[in-house]
Amino acid sequence: MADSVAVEDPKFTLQEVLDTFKSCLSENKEVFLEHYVAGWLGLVRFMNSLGSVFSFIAKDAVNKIQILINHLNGENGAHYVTVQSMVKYELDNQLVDLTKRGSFPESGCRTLLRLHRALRWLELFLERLRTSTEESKTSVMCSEAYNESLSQHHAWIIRKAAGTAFWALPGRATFFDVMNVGTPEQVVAMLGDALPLISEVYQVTEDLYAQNNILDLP
Ligand SMILES: CCCCCCCCCCCCC/C=C/[C@@H](O)[C@H](COP(=O)(O)O)NC(=O)CCCCCCCCCCCCCCC
Repeated sequence: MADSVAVEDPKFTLQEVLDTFKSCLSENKEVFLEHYVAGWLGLVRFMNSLGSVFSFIAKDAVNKIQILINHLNGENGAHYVTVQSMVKYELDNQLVDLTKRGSFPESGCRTLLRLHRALRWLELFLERLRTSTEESKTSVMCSEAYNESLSQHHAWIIRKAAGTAFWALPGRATFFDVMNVGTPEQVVAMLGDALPLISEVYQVTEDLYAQNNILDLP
């Protein structure tokens, strides 16, 4: 994987991004970090194509993606092949701040947890989009999904900024166009195929974090 994050790509299609999440899970349900990160990079590209109001969100996501890429490409990269091996390696070697922020602000575990929580938002948002009608408002779907998930982990000021950005989201028709998947019916079908896969990646990660008691890392 390349060392740094490139966020421009004119030939974007959301299908490819969702396919990347498909390749995340191994046969025995381990999550490949390289594909997880690639999926997130695709999402960030998509978000950048929606306009600069989202750049503060994209920036934070890119920072976190970059931290994970650095782990993958670092000297201990072999331990970062799957999320399972990463969690085991970092916990066994006391490389994670468990109760308050300290020596390991860039642990793979806490960094991935932030993206993992955002994946829940994505799941809820895409499910709303899939079942929406022509009159549905993307800003409403987006903020409902956010309020049910990620917002619980954010300070007031971030919630406020996110809420403001949501109002700048393009309408449903434009949103579907930017996805570059085809007709609205094709988008809906694609979402129907992709959502169970995203849900599964989310659930496997959630269970792993719960088993290791690391769902609240600072
Ligand atoms: C397309 C609309 C995009 C809406 C995105 C909804 C999520 C809103 C998140 C607002 C985050 C604001 C930025 C700051 C976050 C950090 O404080 C916070 C905590 O980090 P820390 O513990 O290191 O301090 N960071 C986070 O929670 C991680 C946020 C990552 C957000 C990534 C969002 C990517 C969205 C991809 C959009 C793709 C849409 C595809 C739809 C077809």
